[in-house]
Amino acid sequence: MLDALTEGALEDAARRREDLPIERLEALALATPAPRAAAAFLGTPKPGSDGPHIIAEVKRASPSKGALADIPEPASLAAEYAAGGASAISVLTEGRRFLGSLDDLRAVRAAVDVPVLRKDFIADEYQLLEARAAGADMALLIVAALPAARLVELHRFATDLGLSVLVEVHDEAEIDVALEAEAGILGVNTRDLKTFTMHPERFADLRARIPAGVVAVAESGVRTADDVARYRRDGADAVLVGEALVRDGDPRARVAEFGRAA
Ligand SMILES: O=P(O)(O)OC[C@@H](O)[C@@H](O)c1c[nH]c2ccccc12
Repeated sequence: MLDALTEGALEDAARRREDLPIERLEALALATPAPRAAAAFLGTPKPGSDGPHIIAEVKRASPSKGALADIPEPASLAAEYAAGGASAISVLTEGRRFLGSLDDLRAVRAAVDVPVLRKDFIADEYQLLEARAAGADMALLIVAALPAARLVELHRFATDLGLSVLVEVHDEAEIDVALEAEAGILGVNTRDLKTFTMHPERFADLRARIPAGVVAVAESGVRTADDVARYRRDGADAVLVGEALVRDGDPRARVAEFGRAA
């Protein structure tokens, strides 16, 4: 599934590249304002709160759950998240299974002032330039989706562009690869990519392996404030939440509640 998603994302990027050659995209990327320093921000405790930073996700659908929410206006959802105190907004831009787009990212960027993450299956420099040109401050790189040497290259390329990188891992071996790439933000995805089953206890197991000074993000499977509090007690600096927020009638209140959970 991960390979298919990555292949599809690369195909879609190659198609966009026919209309916008990399030289022109690069010029656009370098003309956008400098990205926000997301790692330093997420690594600093929130003033006046023991809760974790919340990274709130704009997610219409997923391969494991199918349709989650229509989200006709990603900008207004993101504005609700920000009003609830979200520290960053994650925007799924993958089009085939998550039904997102770069337009969603641009709309969200225009609507909020907090750091914005491009969540996609990134395996090419072109996609990182797209992220930057669309105003993203952060980009996702998934260790399991890339050869280790490629991860190092893409991490460096993104960093040189001024992007912060959320490096996603699932086990100890992947943490070692991420640290080799000098990851400053590590996301532990507690959803098993092969079976889609949830293993929230994996966050605590892997947290011990993440050195001080590297931001630790717990990803996936949050339904309630108790779930957030558990990740927080297990040492999460930030918690990334998608489904529970897009399905909630009051996402602003839910983000605020999650941001206090400790
Ligand atoms: O909807 P959830 O269970 O709160 O999960 C959010 C997020 O962790 C999940 O969307 C995610 C984690 N890693 C990814 C990589 C690609 C696409 C999506 C993801």
